[in-house]
Amino acid sequence: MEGDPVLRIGIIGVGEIGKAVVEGLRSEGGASPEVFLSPRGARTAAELSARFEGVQVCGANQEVLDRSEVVIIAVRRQDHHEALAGLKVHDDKIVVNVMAGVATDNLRRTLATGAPIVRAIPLPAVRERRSVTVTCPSHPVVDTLFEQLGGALPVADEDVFNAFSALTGTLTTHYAYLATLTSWATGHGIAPDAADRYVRGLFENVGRSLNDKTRPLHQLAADHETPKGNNERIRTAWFDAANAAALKEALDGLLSDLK
Ligand SMILES: NC(=O)C1=CN([C@@H]2O[C@H](COP(=O)(O)OP(=O)(O)OC[C@H]3O[C@@H](n4cnc5c(N)ncnc54)[C@H](OP(=O)(O)O)[C@@H]3O)[C@@H](O)[C@H]2O)C=CC1
Repeated sequence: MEGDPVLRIGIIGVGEIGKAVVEGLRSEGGASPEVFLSPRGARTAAELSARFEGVQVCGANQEVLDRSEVVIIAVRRQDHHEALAGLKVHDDKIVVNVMAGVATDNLRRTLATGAPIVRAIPLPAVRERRSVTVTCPSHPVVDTLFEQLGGALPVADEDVFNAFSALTGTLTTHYAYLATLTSWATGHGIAPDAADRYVRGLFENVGRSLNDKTRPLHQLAADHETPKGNNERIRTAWFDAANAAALKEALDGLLSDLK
């Protein structure tokens, strides 16, 4: 029945995100479907199948499809033609496309199928069932699957979905920002260990404050800032209008490539 937990799930492309999905499915609690993995990404696939009961490596991508109700396609965008060309996808399957920048129409042409195709953005934290996954369009079976992995956020419009996808492109910039702070600190006589520990601690607290959903983001910023104080000084000196505009321009550029 629609919305029921999936019993057999296939993954074509067992890399970072494919592995995170398997680990999330196998972490404690809830229903645990049988999992069928593609042969490529052989080392990761073998490791997962040795680690978890009910996780098997198939001999070919077609076998993954044939044995599954829901198939997650998680190869890199540039590999998807080679990975998918010639596969037969019956209309009773459900295809979940997690590849950034591969539109549903494009994938439907490649797969030549009438099966439902749902785009999704699972992030590595699905392995701890702590990531909200954007899906497009909403599908009861797929949304139930991602609910199990930390939450589903279905959107109807693929352009809106792409804007969410662009947002996920900002994560490593955030880590690089923290690394820059640390390196600045070590240049000013702070021992690397102390700089690392202190910067992590500062931003772990920022992360925790984000859990307070009663305060909008601009309010959180204002609440952490003394008028004419140090935070206001750095924010206005560095994250000024030009910097904010440059960030939005980079996001616009990414978004147009994702379409
Ligand atoms: N990493 C992330 O946080 C996120 C990634 N995504 C998307 O997920 C997709 C995968 O990303 P990620 O997991 O990081 O990438 P990885 O490079 O870690 O994994 C891709 C996997 O695809 C395998 N592969 C390549 N060709 C084939 C083929 N012909 N048949 C089957 N498998 C094949 C690779 O195998 P081999 O090692 O043998 O080459 C590899 O294991 C991308 O399209 C990305 O946009 C989406 C959301 C988040």
